[in-house]
Amino acid sequence: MAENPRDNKQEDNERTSVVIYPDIKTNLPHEITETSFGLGMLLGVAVGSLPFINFRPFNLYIIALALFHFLEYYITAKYNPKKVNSQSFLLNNGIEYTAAHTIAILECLIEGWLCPKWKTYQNSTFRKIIVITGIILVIVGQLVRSLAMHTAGKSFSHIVKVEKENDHKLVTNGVYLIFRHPSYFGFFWWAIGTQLVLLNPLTLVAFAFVLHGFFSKRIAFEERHLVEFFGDEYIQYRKSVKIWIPFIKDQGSS
Ligand SMILES: C[S@@+](CC[C@H](N)C(=O)[O-])C[C@H]1O[C@@H](n2cnc3c(N)ncnc32)[C@H](O)[C@@H]1O
Repeated sequence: MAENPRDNKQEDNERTSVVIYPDIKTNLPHEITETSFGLGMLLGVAVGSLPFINFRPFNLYIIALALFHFLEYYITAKYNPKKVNSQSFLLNNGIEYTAAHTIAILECLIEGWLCPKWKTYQNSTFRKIIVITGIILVIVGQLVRSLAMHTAGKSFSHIVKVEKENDHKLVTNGVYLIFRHPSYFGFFWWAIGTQLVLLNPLTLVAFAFVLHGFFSKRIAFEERHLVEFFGDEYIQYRKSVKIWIPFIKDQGSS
């Protein structure tokens, strides 16, 4: 124990810093810097080339993608530092995720080349409405997901917990008052929004099917464990708050 009160304060700060700051072994500074730099570059190129590009929605899609992955890490690091690691960017989000975005980009490029009319929105009110709807969905989806991660804080984890941790509390406030799975709701509509922005009919349908299947299974699995962790408290919460992702079977209303 330090004798000088200033030394005590320093000791306290050091102890707190051990708790607050992310584990450097799983957050290698050079890796985090490289990934952040890459995402920043992508964002910069997409914003900077906006005035020179014919199909601007493509750049908006890249901006949305760069921001999404940056925010995944940033919000985890800020509000859930014990769980943050280099995977928190969610860039290695499974082969299906990488394939989905690669196919979406290919569809956009191929259609732009073979049927450029499909990607011309300036003189089509219908296509303008689709792009604007997409932009709104991307913004709303991102906002709801980021708010969910902020609100859940330490109770949020990118990997579904199958064993309860000591600091895992049931979250029912903020966006969790409106949506039972706000981060999934946000991700679902964000992803649908990106395909509307790209004016991609094929991947729009594919994204809707794949995401619906993915979240149906994930929510059922996650809720089984949440009932184990929080018992009747979660059952009551599940009865009172809806999921709001279309066609997902709601255990709460059955
Ligand atoms: C990727 S987060 C998703 C959270 C939530 N499903 C959502 O969409 O916002 C997954 C973790 O959140 C936890 N979780 C989900 N809903 C929760 C709640 N209402 N309160 C506390 N933890 C929750 C689960 O136990 C799981 O480990």
